[in-house]
Amino acid sequence: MVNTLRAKFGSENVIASDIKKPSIEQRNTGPFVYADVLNYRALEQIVVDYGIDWVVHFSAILSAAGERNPSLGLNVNMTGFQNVLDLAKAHNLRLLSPSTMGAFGPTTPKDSTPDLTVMRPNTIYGITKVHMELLGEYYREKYQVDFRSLRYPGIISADSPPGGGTTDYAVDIFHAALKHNSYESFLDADTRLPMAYIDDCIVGTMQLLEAPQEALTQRVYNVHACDFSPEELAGEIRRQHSDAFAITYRPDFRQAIADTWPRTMADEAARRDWGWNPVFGTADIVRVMFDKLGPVYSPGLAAEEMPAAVVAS
Ligand SMILES: NC(=O)C1=CN([C@@H]2O[C@H](COP(=O)(O)OP(=O)(O)OC[C@H]3O[C@@H](n4cnc5c(N)ncnc54)[C@H](O)[C@@H]3O)[C@@H](O)[C@H]2O)C=CC1
Ligand SMILES: CC(=O)[C@H](N)C(=O)O
Repeated sequence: MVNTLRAKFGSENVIASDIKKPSIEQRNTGPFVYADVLNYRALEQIVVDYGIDWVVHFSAILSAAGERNPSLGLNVNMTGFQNVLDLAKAHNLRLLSPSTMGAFGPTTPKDSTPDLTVMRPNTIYGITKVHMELLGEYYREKYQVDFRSLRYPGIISADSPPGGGTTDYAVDIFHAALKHNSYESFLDADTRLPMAYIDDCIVGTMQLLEAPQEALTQRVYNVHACDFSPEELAGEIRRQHSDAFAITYRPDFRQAIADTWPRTMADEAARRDWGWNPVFGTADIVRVMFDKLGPVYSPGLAAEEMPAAVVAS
């Protein structure tokens, strides 16, 4: 997302931030600052120092990580978001922060889940994301804060390791296929979930970010690209990569989370209002993941063994 924003708005005009050390690419392509979303004053200093107009707020503790450490999840996802929202109010910022299909819960209709429906999630992650959606809408109504959000499905990317979610299996599986030609899934064979490739996710996020106010008939939008189960993904991996690829199943606590999420989401409003139009289906995702990760696992120094920076003394 940072690269896309920099290509569009100029490298120096996009300030990337995290509490983690950036990749070499992030460091080399434009400004990168340490920013803890729990520290309002420090965030405000960045907004003032750099003359910020728009904030894209991604920081969050994902579903599985949130169940492992609920107080961290509550803190980062609720206090962190409220800090950013208050900053948006105080400095008249446009604020885009993604929500998730994890905002839905066990009593939500699972197929073609609409934008507006029962939302009673039973994970810390889901609860904090519903809080985010409602608070964002409240600030929009009450203070005219330009808050925008979209409920991502599971996002699949070769560029960064998965961050502690329930959909992580759909990234891990490609690394395991290349390393061992086998994978032990922590979700059951037939657990169908909505998914999207990162490029579709970035394009859609940019579209919503740039959409004119008058085009938006709501502030939070479902987005759906494709959906598959572990068994179907393994089948596509066998077709494209290796007949011998083997998958086994050992569901853990993440199964109970996945069981509460939609199988498919209805996203007509996103398509109509700001042009959501994903192009990657399951087979495309498998192809591009192997295209990107294949070279990483080719003979030679494994990617995870390569130093990012070296001190020679
Ligand atoms: N990856 C996915 O499949 C999906 C992601 N999303 C949403 O997209 C956003 C980004 O998700 P990912 O990149 O996958 O998550 P991630 O876990 O990879 O990245 C989250 C980032 O937040 C940062 N962070 C944690 N605590 C922080 C703090 N106190 N201050 C500043 N930064 C902090 C972490 O260092 C990390 O870089 C999140 O809001 C997530 O809810 C929504 C649905 C699906
Ligand atoms: C769908 C998400 O929000 C995320 N990938 C997770 O699994 O927690």
